[in-house]
Amino acid sequence: MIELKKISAGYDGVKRIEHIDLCLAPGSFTAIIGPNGCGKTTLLRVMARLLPPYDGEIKIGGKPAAEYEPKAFARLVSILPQSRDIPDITVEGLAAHGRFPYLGFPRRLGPQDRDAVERALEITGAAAYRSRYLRQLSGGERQKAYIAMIVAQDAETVLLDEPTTHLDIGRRFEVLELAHLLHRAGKTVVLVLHDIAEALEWCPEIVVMEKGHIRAQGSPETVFDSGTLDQVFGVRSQRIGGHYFFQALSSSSKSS
Ligand SMILES: Nc1ncnc2c1ncn2[C@@H]1O[C@H](COP(=O)(O)OP(=O)(O)OP(=O)(O)O)[C@@H](O)[C@H]1O
Repeated sequence: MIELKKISAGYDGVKRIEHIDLCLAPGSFTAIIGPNGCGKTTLLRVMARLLPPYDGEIKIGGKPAAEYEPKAFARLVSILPQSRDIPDITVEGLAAHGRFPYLGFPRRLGPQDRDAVERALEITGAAAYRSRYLRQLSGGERQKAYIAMIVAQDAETVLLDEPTTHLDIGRRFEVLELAHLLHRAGKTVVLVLHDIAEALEWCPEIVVMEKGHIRAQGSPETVFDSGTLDQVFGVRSQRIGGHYFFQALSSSSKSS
């Protein structure tokens, strides 16, 4: 269980998220959506302990997140950041990095770690190009290599920041399937997504952010029926069958 109470955080003393109360139940699967710049990444970074909050508290398993030593924390929470370096490393080497929280010094993989890396490479499909360097891969292939690292890390909670952005529709579905696979394996999964329809159709829990605050949260149906999405994104929405459609408001309908 991850609990955030009255969290505010930001950069250079400027609050970019405020009054955030959020509870992620073990095994839940949540999409965080909201317009550009509303604070989704900031919230994820706070949860991953990459950004210390100005106020409020975060508890994991009932204990303040700050009290976990780094390796123990990395076994509890993993994050796939939105922007990443491209280290001079092979796919297999990257996946092995996922095991570092389990290793002592010197970092030498044991049989259990090697099994975890193999499984991660197979599950993600990255095994097909395991010996290639990250710089030699397409964006989609590289994304799967990073997800292989996250799978190998085997943390209880997995935070994925815009894992589908820049991918074609087939690759997007593959990444979402992988997120579901982690969920079925009992992980708590949180994704930041830009495609609202994708979020509503794939994720049973939705958190809508606007201007640093949580505006709505609940099931896709509850959030959709509340009309919040139209207001927050400035769109007109429709649900047909189990599918959601969004249309830009024309300037005339905006002013009416
Ligand atoms: N490193 C930083 N230093 C200063 N300000 C930042 C930094 N990172 C983000 N911000 C600001 O914080 C606010 C929230 O940014 P954040 O990246 O959390 O939004 P987001 O909802 O994830 O946006 P997007 O959908 O565009 O990725 C924005 O106004 C942004 O300009």
